[in-house]
Amino acid sequence: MNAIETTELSKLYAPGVGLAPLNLSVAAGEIFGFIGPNGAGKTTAIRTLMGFLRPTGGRGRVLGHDVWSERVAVHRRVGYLPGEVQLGRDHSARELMGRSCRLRGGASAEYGLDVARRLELRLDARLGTLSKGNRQKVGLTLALMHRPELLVLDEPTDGLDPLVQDTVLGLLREAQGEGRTVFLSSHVLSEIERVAGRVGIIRRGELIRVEGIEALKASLPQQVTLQFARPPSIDLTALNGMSGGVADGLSFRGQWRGGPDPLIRALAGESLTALSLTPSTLEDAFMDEYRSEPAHLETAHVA
Ligand SMILES: Nc1ncnc2c1ncn2[C@@H]1O[C@H](COP(=O)(O)OP(=O)(O)OP(=O)(O)O)[C@@H](O)[C@H]1O
Repeated sequence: MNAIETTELSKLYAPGVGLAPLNLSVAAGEIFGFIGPNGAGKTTAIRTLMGFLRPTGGRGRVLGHDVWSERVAVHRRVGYLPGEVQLGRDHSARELMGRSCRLRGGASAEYGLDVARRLELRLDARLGTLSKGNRQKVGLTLALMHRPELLVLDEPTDGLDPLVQDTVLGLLREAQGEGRTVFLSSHVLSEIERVAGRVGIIRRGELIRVEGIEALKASLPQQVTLQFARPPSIDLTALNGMSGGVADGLSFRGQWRGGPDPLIRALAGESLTALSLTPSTLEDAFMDEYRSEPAHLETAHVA
């Protein structure tokens, strides 16, 4: 059984605004990254999956439960981190953790305390006195502490410093190592790249691409930079495999698709002094998708 399965699941606030019919499967045990620019619909999708928003169409199942009619079961079984962590100002993290354990019939706080220690969370501080990043740590600890079989995390590293971000990614890898599933949204593409096996790109409410990270990267051109001692005798922009080429005096920059061999052969007779080929990152892929505006999306309505 997939951890998440949706069929034409939609949530429209108004015609063309919100989440377009979404067809998505997230397998048990995978880390799935959900990325998209501001306002793309990530939070709407996550809140619909969690049963906090009533779908306007389609169906969704999370751990086998209907996202709307069985949302209580979804809430009980999923470790959820909302985009904006809202917690009572007068309580401490320790109190919230205790309450969460009592609600689970006396569940152990041991792992939660371990998570809190690794995140360097101040357990006894009043939440109202904590910074945004520290409140985020409380939200993460609460989401992770019962080792739920599915974690649904909306921007989990938002507001955290790089060292704590690393710790969080480590915790997510650990969860996966234990066979658990992680669905996370992020703007921070480099972090998705570090933990996720697959990524879904959402834009204007539509899931426009779902791909394995490695396949996504392999489908990208490499950035090529060339330096010459004398002006090249061939038109580099016309090479089969080159795109977006820009010459600047004796330098040239462009994007190269394919292996290095044909490029090196094409340059054999030139006075090449330097060549670099840099693999594209997920950031490049994302920017590529973001820039390319296929006609069907231009006219599409998320209805
Ligand atoms: N309660 C609401 N009522 C009406 N429109 C909304 C509501 N919430 C979100 N929207 C709109 O739905 C679209 C998707 O918003 P959403 O918050 O899901 O995007 P997001 O990808 O999570 O963005 P961000 O990365 O900025 O948090 C946006 O156009 C937003 O303005």
